[in-house]
Amino acid sequence: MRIGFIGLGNMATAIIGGLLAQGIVEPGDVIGSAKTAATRERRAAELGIEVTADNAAVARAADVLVLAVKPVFFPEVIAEARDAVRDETLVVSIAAGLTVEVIEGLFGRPVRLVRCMPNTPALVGAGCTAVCPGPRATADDEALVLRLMGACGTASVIPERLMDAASAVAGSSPAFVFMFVEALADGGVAAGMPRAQALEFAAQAVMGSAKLALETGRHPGELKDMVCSPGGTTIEGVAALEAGAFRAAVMEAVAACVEKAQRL
Ligand SMILES: NC(=O)C1=CN([C@@H]2O[C@H](COP(=O)(O)OP(=O)(O)OC[C@H]3O[C@@H](n4cnc5c(N)ncnc54)[C@H](O)[C@@H]3O)[C@@H](O)[C@H]2O)C=CC1
Ligand SMILES: O=C(O)[C@@H]1CCC=N1
Repeated sequence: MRIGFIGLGNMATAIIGGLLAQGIVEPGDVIGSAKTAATRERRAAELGIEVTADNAAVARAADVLVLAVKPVFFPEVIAEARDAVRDETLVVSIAAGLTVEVIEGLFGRPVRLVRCMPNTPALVGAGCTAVCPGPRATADDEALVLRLMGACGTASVIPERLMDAASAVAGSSPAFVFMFVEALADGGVAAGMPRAQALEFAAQAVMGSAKLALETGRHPGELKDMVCSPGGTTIEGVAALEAGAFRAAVMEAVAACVEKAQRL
C-alpha cells in the first residue's frame, strides 16, 4: 500500500513520523509533495520518503492520498490532482473546517473520502484523531484509517457536525497545553528553578495528570480536589487561576477555534 501526502508540513510530518516509528509503514511506502524545494529536501532527509513537486504524481501513486495542505489551498491542489486520483483511491483530508460536501464538490465527482482531525502528538504515538467517513467511503476505508491513525494514538469515528469541536478540543489544544507548560516553567524559573528542569517538570506533570485522568476515568474536578490539601499550597494557586478566569479563557479559546473553523 502506498500512502501519498500532498503537503509535508507540521501535521503531515507528525503523521508520517508516527507511522514510521510504529512500523506501520516503511519509508518506501510513502510519497509526498511540498511547495518548496527546501521543504521537499528537508522531509526527504528527515523521513527517508520519496518527494516530488508534482501533486498529480503523488495522487497517481497513492492507494491512500492524504490531503495535508491548508484549507485555503485545497481548491488549487485538488484541481491539480483530481484527474490522477483513481476511483479505488482512498482520499483522506486532514483539513480543519472543510466538510465532506465541500471537498467532494472540489473533486466534481464522487470520491472515497474520509475526513480526519489529527493532532501533533501522533508523532510520538500519543495522538487523538477524530474520523468522519464520507458517504462513499467503504467499511474497509474506515477500518484502514482507524488502523493507521490508531497506530499513532487514538482514533474515533464521530459525526461530521462535531468535527469543528473535535478540531478545537484535540486538534488545536496541544498548542494551548504547550502554552500552559511554558507558563508553568516560567513560574518555576521565577521561583528559582533552572529553565530546563522547570520545563521537564512542567511537561511531566501535565503528561502524568492527563495519564491519571485517562487511566482512572475519574472526573478532572475530583482529581483536582485530590491535590488541594486543606489549607495547603495548591488551593492558593487554584484561587489565583479562578481570579484570572482560567477556565473561561480556555472555553473561549475553544469557541474561537470552532468559530474560525466554521469560517474556513
Ligand atoms: N498543525 C496541526 O497541528 C494540525 C493541522 N491540521 C491540518 O493540516 C493541514 C496542514 O496544516 P499544517 O501542517 O499545520 O500546515 P503547514 O503550513 O505546516 O504545512 C502545509 C504544507 O503544505 C504545503 N503546500 C502548500 N501549498 C501546496 C501545494 N500547492 N502543493 C503541495 N504542497 C503545498 C507546504 O509546502 C507545507 O509543506 C491543514 O489543513 C490543517 O488544518 C489538522 C490537525 C492538526
Ligand atoms: O491551526 C489549524 O488550523 C490546525 C487545525 C487544528 C490544529 N491546527
